Amino acid sequence: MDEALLKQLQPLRERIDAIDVEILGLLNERARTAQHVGEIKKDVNGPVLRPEREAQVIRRLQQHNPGPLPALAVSAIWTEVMSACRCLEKQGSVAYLGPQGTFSEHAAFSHFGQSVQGIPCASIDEVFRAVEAGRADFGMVPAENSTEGAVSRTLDLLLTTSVRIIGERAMPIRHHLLTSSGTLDGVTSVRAHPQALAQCQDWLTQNHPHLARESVASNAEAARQASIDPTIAAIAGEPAALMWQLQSVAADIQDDPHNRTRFYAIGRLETWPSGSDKTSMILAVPNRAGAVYQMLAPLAENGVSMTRFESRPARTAEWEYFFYVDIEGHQLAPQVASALAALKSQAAFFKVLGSYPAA
Ligand SMILES: O=C(O)C(=O)C[C@]1(C(=O)O)C=C[C@@H](O)C=C1
Repeated sequence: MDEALLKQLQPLRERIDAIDVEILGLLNERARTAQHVGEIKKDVNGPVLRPEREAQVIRRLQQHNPGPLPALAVSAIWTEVMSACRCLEKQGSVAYLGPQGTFSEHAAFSHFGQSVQGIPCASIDEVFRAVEAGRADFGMVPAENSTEGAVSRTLDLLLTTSVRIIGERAMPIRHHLLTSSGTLDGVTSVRAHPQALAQCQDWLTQNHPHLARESVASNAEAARQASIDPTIAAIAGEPAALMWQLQSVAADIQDDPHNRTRFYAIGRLETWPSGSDKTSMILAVPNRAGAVYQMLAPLAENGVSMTRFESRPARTAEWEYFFYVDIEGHQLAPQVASALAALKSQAAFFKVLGSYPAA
């Protein structure tokens, strides 16, 4: 940089340095206050993470934000601030579908912040097991993709395990075609998780119909393989490309440019109302005409909006389908509580998976 420019920037940079010292002082004061909160919680054996409180802190700041910082930046900054404060109270851990470099890992740290300890798992089953057994405090699991629909393994495990949904996070999913050289010279196959192959199938058919498509356990695993074998290309996102030092042959190859995956944060705690919440549940009804319509009537009667309705074959002799229903509102809110009581009295099977702050 030339002298004249540096001279012009110098007073501004000095101002930034002074502001940073002020912010640091305030952040440490905040951290000491959170430690104090932590001591009180310890006395009553209360959980350190309070998802509803963290959602309220971020929403309140977004409302007060005069700019120019965008709302998303406010949310990202305070997620990290609270992650660091929370970990002074107690370092929590989050299990996710690994290896390192997966979208699940990215979602986990975006949600809980970088101060949490990550526990990569080999499967979604293992994430649920780790949370249920207390080997991890929290988990992050994919719930649905805007192109591919529900992640059925997650739905099944929500039914059969005791874990609670404590939060949700939607992440844009951008897939890139990656190799170690940045070209397709000598490449004979493209590997990825089956969902990623499905999300890029039109692009692959149009652009590289001769590449053999091969499924592997995760995109990050495909990236790892591509990093050691020049005949393999991987479909994966930015984190995996960085992790395995791969070059992009083509960027953003997902067929749907708005491709998004919604993740559930799971844990063993109940969340209190935050002011803007969702409740997830599973229902089953006997197989007779009008049963599903009747099952849902209490929602309309209590003015409760449904945001998701998904069915899954039951694979038990008793009923044919389980219905996964998400609604607006917290289970402790009077209208929701009244709708849930009516649903429970009518349904052949009823399980609330949790209430949690809406993303
Ligand atoms: O308010 C609390 O309960 C705190 O522990 C403080 C704090 C924060 O840093 O603001 C930290 C962790 C909780 O998840 C919620 C908020």
